Amino acid sequence: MTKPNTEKPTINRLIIIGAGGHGRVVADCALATGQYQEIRFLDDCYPERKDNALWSIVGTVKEFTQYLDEAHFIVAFGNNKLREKVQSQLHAANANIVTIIHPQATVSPHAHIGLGVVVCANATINIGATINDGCIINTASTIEHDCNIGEFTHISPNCALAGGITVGKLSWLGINSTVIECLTIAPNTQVGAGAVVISNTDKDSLYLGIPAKRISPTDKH
Ligand SMILES: CC(=O)SCCNC(=O)CCNC(=O)[C@H](O)C(C)(C)COP(=O)(O)OP(=O)(O)OC[C@H]1O[C@@H](n2cnc3c(N)ncnc32)[C@H](O)[C@@H]1OP(=O)(O)O
Repeated sequence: MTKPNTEKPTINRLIIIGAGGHGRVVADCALATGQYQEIRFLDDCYPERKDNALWSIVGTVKEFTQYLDEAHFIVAFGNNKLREKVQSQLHAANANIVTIIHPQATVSPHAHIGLGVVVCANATINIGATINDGCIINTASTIEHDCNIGEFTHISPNCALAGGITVGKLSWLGINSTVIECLTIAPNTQVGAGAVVISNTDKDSLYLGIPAKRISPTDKH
């Protein structure tokens, strides 16, 4: 007698929530992995917009429930707080949230990468680093050994984080910013483009310049 096949079919459909520019980057990364044959977007811009470059926008965010048994999910809003909110809705619904790592990223097998993370092309994540849930590790950024990147933080393109840095959740490190080793970047810190951070930051604050100085409280992201 043949045994019943209890293996679940492989899922090759990815639902990306958030049909902006970052969503397109995530779709491109997902295609590059070779894992997905079908990529669709959900966004509240539907039905006014029906596509995002090569891919269809098929419904609004709350319609994700229609796909729960047949798709993987990733949230691709650049806004950290919105990404956190939608990912926690997916989590509560037991959705199959995935992490997408571009094949041209270099990720140590001794790094830990959480759920709903995207690691873009040419990013490097070194040994002992932890990337917590919902982070964006954008193009060509470097996360050195033993860094800990808090949930729903965005590390923008070309950022360089030296070893042993802790970044609090919901932070946004702007394009081409640099942080020297062993610092603590407090939760919800925003670092402007090109800044060089050489001391710990206060939470909920914006830092600009070289060396980076605290400019103001921020709730912009
Ligand atoms: C794939 C992707 O695209 S990922 C996204 C990557 N994008 C980024 O990293 C963008 C990061 N954003 C920035 O650096 C922005 O300039 C911000 C958020 C820091 C400031 O934006 P805004 O609040 O609109 O500031 P605004 O442009 O009005 O400038 C206010 C002042 O700060 C200064 N300023 C703004 N950004 C910077 C910066 N990065 N470094 C130094 N000074 C700056 C301005 O010159 C201006 O100074 P002034 O008051 O003396 O004239």
